[in-house]
Amino acid sequence: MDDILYPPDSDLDLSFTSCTSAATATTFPSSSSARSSLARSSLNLSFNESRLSSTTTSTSTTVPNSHARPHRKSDPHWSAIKAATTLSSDGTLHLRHLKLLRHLGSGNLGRVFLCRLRDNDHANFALKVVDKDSLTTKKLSHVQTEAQILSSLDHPFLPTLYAHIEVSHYTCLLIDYCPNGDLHSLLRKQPGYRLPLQSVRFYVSEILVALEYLHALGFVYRDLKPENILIREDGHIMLSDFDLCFNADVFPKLEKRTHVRKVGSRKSRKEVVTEFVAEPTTAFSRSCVGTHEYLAPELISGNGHGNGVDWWALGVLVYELLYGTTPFKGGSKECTLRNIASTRGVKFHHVAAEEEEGMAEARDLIEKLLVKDPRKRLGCAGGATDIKRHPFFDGIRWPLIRACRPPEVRGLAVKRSKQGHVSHVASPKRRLWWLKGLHYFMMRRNNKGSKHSLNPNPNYHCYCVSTKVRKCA
Ligand SMILES: Nc1ncnc2c1ncn2[C@@H]1O[C@H](COP(=O)(O)OP(=O)(O)OP(=O)(O)O)[C@@H](O)[C@H]1O
Repeated sequence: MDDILYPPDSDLDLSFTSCTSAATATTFPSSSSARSSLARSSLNLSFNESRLSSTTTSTSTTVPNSHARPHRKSDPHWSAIKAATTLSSDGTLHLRHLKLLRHLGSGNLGRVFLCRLRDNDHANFALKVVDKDSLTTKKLSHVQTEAQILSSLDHPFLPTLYAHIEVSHYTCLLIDYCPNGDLHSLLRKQPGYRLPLQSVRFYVSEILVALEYLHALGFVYRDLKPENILIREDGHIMLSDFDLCFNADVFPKLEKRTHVRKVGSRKSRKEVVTEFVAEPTTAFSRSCVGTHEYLAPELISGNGHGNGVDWWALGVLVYELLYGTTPFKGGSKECTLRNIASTRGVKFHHVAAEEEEGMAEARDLIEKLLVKDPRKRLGCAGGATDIKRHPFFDGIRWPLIRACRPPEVRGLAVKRSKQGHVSHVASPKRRLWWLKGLHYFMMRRNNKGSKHSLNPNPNYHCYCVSTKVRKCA
């Protein structure tokens, strides 16, 4: 077992940081070590080792209210935090309540540690420690952006912020720990650096749902890449790293659209459906941020960009997961950027799995996402709803995706819980019971003539959309 590093009794003594080098030396199998050598770093941030000293001047602690987070309210992590804070003199969480187990990795802004509560060995957390004194004003604003965005999230595929602790010149963010590392490291363990199509479909579906939620809140993510997609203990994904996000206005609306639906093998029928669209289509930023292989052409040109950069990056991601490389990669960074900015369309390398069922649909999806003109790119107008309808995702039951069994992938140790939602919903009897209940509920709502009834709409979240303008870019 690793050495346990106890933060001091008082937050004013940051001696836990002096153990950092020991913790750094501890090997951590999946994400961190592989990532530090292989990962592509974000463009506008240069690596700067966090300097952790022991001078402290002030302390402030915040624990977000668990009741405001319906998805996580019954999570054992919250119960553990609640138990710790109940015993705390001021009812909030402090660094002294935590014990650090090991160093998970370092990013451009800070270091991330695996930690637990002192009196509870059952719940793991990740603690991101940022030394504000070592950062430039620009990077400081990224830390604030990240903390602000984390505090407004409540989604199964995004991190929960359990506590935001400000101690002297340190900002500490306590979030979910993902023991399975990131998709980048997982990809490196696969033959040809490629994942099977079924696994790609699963991961991309979850990422799409996470992006849909972020966009509904007005956040354009701007840093989608395998390194930022962490895998939870149960095999589901968690998007991380929100420091490059920018926030824009979003005006959710219900739109009527006509769809042609296949009925049987030959016939098709036109139907009008009402769909929920919450996409920050008026989002606009000029800052060139992101990771070069994932940059959209409009980001490179510097003429301004919006939500479309995330849908472009989604196309690059699907390509990389299936083909083991990114679509515009050149011999150097400059060459890659030139390829992206050129009028050259996407070319597909030949891979052994080319004839695998679903590859034609995958290629079509990639082509539609990698359209250089953002006005013509899939997703830019109708958001995730348009992308979800692409044949690549046929068979995905969007409302139940969180309950789907994650794929078994080489190098991934997924913990399957007997009581957990995965096996529960996987049982046909229980699923039938659940679907009947859902059907009954929808019928009742429709009978009441509610104007909010969304017939075959694949969206299922009741989004809480911020109307505040908070421009972070
Ligand atoms: N919740 C987590 N669970 C497990 N590992 C994590 C978690 N968060 C971060 N890590 C690991 O810690 C390392 C650094 O984290 P992170 O990328 O968030 O820092 P950062 O300063 O924001 O980096 P960036 O340069 O991407 O902005 C990464 O290797 C990542 O895999």
